[in-house]
Amino acid sequence: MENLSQIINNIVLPQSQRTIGSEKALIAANETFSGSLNVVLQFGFPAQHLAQHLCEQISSATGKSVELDIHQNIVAHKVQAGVRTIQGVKNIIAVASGKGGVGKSTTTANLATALHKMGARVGVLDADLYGPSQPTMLGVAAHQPQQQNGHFIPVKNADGIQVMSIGFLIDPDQAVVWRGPMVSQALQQLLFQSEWDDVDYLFIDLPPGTGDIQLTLSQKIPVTGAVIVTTPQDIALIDARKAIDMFHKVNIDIVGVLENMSVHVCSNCGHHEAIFGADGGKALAEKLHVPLLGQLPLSLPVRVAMDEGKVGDLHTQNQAIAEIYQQAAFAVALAIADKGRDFSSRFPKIVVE
Ligand SMILES: Nc1ncnc2c1ncn2[C@@H]1O[C@H](COP(=O)(O)OP(=O)(O)OP(=O)(O)O)[C@@H](O)[C@H]1O
Repeated sequence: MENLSQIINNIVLPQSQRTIGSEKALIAANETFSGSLNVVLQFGFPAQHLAQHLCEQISSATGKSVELDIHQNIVAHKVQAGVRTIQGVKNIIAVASGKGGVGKSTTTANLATALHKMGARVGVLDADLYGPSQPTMLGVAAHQPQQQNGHFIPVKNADGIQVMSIGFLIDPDQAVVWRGPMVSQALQQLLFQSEWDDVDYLFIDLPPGTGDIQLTLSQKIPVTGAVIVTTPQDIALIDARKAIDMFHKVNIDIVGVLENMSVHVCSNCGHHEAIFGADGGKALAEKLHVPLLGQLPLSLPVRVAMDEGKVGDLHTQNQAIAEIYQQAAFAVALAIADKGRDFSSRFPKIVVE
């Protein structure tokens, strides 16, 4: 058995330097009467998408046919000092961009969908006051959250992603008259007074920019990590850098940069054209020593799926796009799994009067 464990522990997870052993993932490996192997693994991140690969690897390393069960135990990880985590939510991931229109909301909806498909319980909070688009992108625009005992019940989309949006509370046409403190309060209400149902990862789609609203939110909301979205264009990169600086200022880790609209691929001839410049997000990530999560092309199916609220279908029907988002989402989950655990919710809140 020890030998068998060693063989399984040495198997490397795709897209990482990690092994089953380094993740202490092996729970059981038993030979059945028929001579096949029954293997149980448990990871601290969602890993259902690795099932086929791991099954094949274990089978070829042991020479046996394999039945594989993958479990996950996703826990709450550290947030900024002095901010408590939220009931029903283990890890909050802020998605931010310096500049507007670079694809922050698109990235949020797709990372959420990818993590859900990998087996995680996922929520999305749309905090983009001036253009709340998550209800549309996630296909719940015609819904309203129910209220129960003064709490909101997040709307579930077709995949089961829990969605709350500032757009459910206010008319975006009125948003221009909203000031920072009002937005901050509305957002905290959405976050703290919603009945999140055992969410492993809650994505917050922040408004673009690095003004007072973003800063206040980064100080009041328990954020495990931030994803920065940018196009490769210089003007977007300058603003993305400001967003990274802002998160550093409030001690929130950047889990990575996603470069969106990296390249345009002509649907007629397949020619690649770097409309917004080449590799700008990649260079920014290298310069600031933050991981590059991926480079997503400017893609017609992405735009159509977002407009039609069919992000789940995009992932089942467009393998190439789904893979880029899956790899980015997996990198986010791994970065979060590497952070220390959060125990703040185990201690009573001490109020000095
Ligand atoms: N990779 C892509 N390929 C094609 N269209 C895209 C891509 N990324 C985003 N889009 C489209 O570009 C538009 C802007 O994207 P999105 O709303 O995600 O940006 P944003 O950064 O959240 O904007 P803002 O926060 O300023 O409202 C949307 O119509 C979206 O569908």
